[in-house]
Amino acid sequence: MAKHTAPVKKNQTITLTFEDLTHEGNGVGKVDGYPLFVPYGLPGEEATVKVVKVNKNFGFGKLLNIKKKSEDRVEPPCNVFYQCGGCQLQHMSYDLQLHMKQNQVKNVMKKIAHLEHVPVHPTIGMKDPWRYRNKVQIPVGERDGELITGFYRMRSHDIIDDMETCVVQDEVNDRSIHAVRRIANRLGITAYDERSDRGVLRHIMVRTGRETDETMIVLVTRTKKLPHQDELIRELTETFPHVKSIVHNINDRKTNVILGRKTKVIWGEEYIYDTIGDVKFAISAQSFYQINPYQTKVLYDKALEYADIGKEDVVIDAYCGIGTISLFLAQKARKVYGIEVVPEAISDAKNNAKINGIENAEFFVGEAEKVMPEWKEQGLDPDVIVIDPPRKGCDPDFLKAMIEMDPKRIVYVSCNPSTLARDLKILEDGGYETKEVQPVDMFPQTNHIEGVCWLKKKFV
Ligand SMILES: C[S@@+](CC[C@H](N)C(=O)[O-])C[C@H]1O[C@@H](n2cnc3c(N)ncnc32)[C@H](O)[C@@H]1O
Repeated sequence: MAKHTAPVKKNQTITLTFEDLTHEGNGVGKVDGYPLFVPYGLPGEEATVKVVKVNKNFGFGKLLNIKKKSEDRVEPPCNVFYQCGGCQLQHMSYDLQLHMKQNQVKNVMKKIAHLEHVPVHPTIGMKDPWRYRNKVQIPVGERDGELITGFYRMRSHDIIDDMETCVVQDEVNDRSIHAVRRIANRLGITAYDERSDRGVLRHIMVRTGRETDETMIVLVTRTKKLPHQDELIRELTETFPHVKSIVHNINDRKTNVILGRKTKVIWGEEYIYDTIGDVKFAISAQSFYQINPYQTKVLYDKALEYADIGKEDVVIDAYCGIGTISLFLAQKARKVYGIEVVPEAISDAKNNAKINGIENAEFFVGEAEKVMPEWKEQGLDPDVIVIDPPRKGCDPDFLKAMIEMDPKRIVYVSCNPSTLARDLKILEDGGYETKEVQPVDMFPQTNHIEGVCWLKKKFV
């Protein structure tokens, strides 16, 4: 049998024309039908590329020089974009980013779910797709005896210290990081060193309530004691009147996990607050809370429209986290049942229901795939089920129980189009019809795709 070999060799320099984009945002060009994936290449561009990896069916290249530029190529505003890796798409016009995300959803709907006839709407983007993140966690290091802060260089634990600002971050978070670094430097607080497992300050985390302007600063140390704690607090609160909470987190393990198990509020409140629409949320250092509250509102409004809830309806919100969607649903429904595996998230959900005076939402801790069949056995009969699973999608036992519960409508919020498409196929076989999908850009400048999908029971 003839042996197939790739038409290119490692380290070869070639001219390539990009035809498409991968779901990660890499350019795709072909040599005699053999695809090469090249970071930062854009469709329509012709470029000089160095082949860096050759597999049997595809290879990878490095962009050396662009001979013909796409109109969608823009200058990345971040000075460390090509080193950082936190964002992948700053070199691409925002229109192309939105188009690419819509296309990715269309592709999986066709290839995985075989539902090419289902409308996938244009991605809903942001008017201003910058500075949307309300939370930053930044590593602290040392260079020439001075503290430095910055994200890690791509695929390393080497801090990029010439990072002036993070352009997708709330400016308040940026300024808070700089202030902590400046003050800690002056007080002689040392940075944690991963290799020797010595030193003090590991990470600085800042969270800001977009609507309330309240800020929480979390200082993560290896040591039980935060050196110069009182001076640090005094200077930080004088510099930033909007700081409502300063928290000390102790992480004494040799680990990549940022937060340790022990958290103490060392100044101010335990919680900061934020609102999405007319629902108020209490956020602690450890709480999960949506990173982009503007687009969360857009996504949940769409979910609510698809759920089309009447005041007599009973609704299940599965994988409910801190109950963000549940509390919106509860304002319209007779009763909402939320299920989530993380106990702390459920305690936040209950607290948030209380803060908002919502009495018709009940929250339970458990694995959705185990609890749903139990609820079915107990005769729970929901009119609508809303689901927002993690990237791996839903467990088959969960999908089976959901189909058996026979709701009129299902709304599927997804952060992974491939698992969404896989699960839709099962729901279609179980008697549901996928009506439409709406991608929403929750993370501009990155390759993350979020979408909400509306399903209806067939023949009702
Ligand atoms: C995409 S998030 C949904 C967040 C939620 N809608 C919110 O805004 O707070 C997915 C959630 O599913 C939870 N989860 C993961 N596996 C689960 C399981 N088997 N059963 C129930 N919840 C699960 C995660 O802890 C996480 O909170």
